[in-house]
Amino acid sequence: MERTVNIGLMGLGTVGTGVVRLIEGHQEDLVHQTGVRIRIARILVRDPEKPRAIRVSRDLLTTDARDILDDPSIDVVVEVMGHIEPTRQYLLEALRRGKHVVTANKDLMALHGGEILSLAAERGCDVFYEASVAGGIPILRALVEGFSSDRITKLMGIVNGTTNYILTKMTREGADYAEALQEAQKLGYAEADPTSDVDGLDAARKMAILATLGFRTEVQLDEVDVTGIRKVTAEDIAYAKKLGYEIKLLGIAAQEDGLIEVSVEPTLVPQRHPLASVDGVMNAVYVYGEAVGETMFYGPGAGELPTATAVVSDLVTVVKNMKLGVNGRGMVAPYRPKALKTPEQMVAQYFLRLVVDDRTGVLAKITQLFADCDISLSQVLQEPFKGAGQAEIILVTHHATKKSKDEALARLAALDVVREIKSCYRVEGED
Ligand SMILES: NC(=O)C1=CN([C@@H]2O[C@H](COP(=O)(O)OP(=O)(O)OC[C@H]3O[C@@H](n4cnc5c(N)ncnc54)[C@H](OP(=O)(O)O)[C@@H]3O)[C@@H](O)[C@H]2O)C=CC1
Ligand SMILES: N[C@@H](CC=O)C(=O)O
Ligand code: NA
Repeated sequence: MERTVNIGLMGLGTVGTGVVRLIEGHQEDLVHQTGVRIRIARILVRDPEKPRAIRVSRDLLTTDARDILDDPSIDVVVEVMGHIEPTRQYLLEALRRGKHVVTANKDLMALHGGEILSLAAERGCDVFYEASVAGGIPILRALVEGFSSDRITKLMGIVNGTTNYILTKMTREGADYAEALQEAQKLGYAEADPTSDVDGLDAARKMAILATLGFRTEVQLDEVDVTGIRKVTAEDIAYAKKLGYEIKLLGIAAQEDGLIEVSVEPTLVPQRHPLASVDGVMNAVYVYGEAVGETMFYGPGAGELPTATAVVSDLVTVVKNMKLGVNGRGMVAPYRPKALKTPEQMVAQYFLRLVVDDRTGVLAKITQLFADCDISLSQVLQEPFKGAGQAEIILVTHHATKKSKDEALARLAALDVVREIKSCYRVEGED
């Protein structure tokens, strides 16, 4: 008879439910692949009386993490409960007791990944966290294994399903922001506190993890420059469309000779670019390697079953490692030195939307201001504005440094003919 591996599941919400469904529904496939039967021995929840989307024996449910941590028959802790504390303490305790860990928790891994991974290495335990970035896309595995022979120079992607769902609904259906957010929550895409989705923090956590693994250097969360989607308006989307772009919340990480920049911000991408057609909850990550060139990974970034596939596949790897007796040996700690790029070293294209006085010489003044800041313009559009005697000017720049762009914004704000700077976004993906 095959051996049984017992797991302690922490969390039975959207992802936890998918994990139970996959382990139960795919048990025979899992046994064939691993030679081991995976058994859910205990499930930690907050409220055991809550109605659940699946039937689980009441005896399996507990509100006491000790029932998992103190049980020597439990080999692996699968954490899909979220939050930083007490989750961090639970996982550290699990590792101290020699239990392997699979987690979907990017908040925790982005902030305390170093601590968790070094304890795991010390204890000879596995820690896998594929579900934490881009849900069902096996992107962490690709970075760590698939590109181990290459040097990655840039990672660019849509890594938050909730905001991509909202922006898609606003772009394609003219939907209202709040309504689209509510739908994403109902579908189980959003975080418990959806402000971390809409303010870009969830994507920033994922970009810190991607950049750390991709560039093999430790990238801290506070090194990611973050702007969310709250200020993106229907007008921004309409003007972007008019100029041939879509607005996406893009994570961008780039490195050149140890100089890195990582950001998350609403970004215009040309409609012909593959990222422009990544809609709804789908995620996509572009990986540029010195040797491989350009590759793109695409798939569902959130939701019950897609996310659960990543969790259960990690579990399969842990079980295979247990059989081979090689747990904790495959991890490579980040080792490359790095420095952050300065604003003089960061170069991008920008889209700006201004409300100006509609009178002779205004456009000339504005284009002169950009020339004075050493920024050349790629597109200029003037449209009537609803206020009498005012016009809107929409500009797309050629590549310019962030420093020049900031200087242009400061000078525009001080210019007598400029009434308001409505928006300024980065533009990516032009040839
Ligand atoms: N939803 C998604 O699409 C994705 C989620 N993730 C990550 O997966 C994790 C789980 O997300 P999701 O399933 O959406 O979250 P849910 O809010 O749907 O579920 C959380 C579960 O954890 C339990 N729980 C939470 N806090 C505690 C606690 N202190 N003690 C005991 N039980 C607790 C809850 O219990 P109870 O049911 O009793 O309330 C619930 O079962 C998060 O880290 C999230 O970031 C990653 C990728 C995609
Ligand atoms: N809230 C997240 C869930 C997956 O990580 C998202 O919307 O992408
Ligand atoms: Na993933």
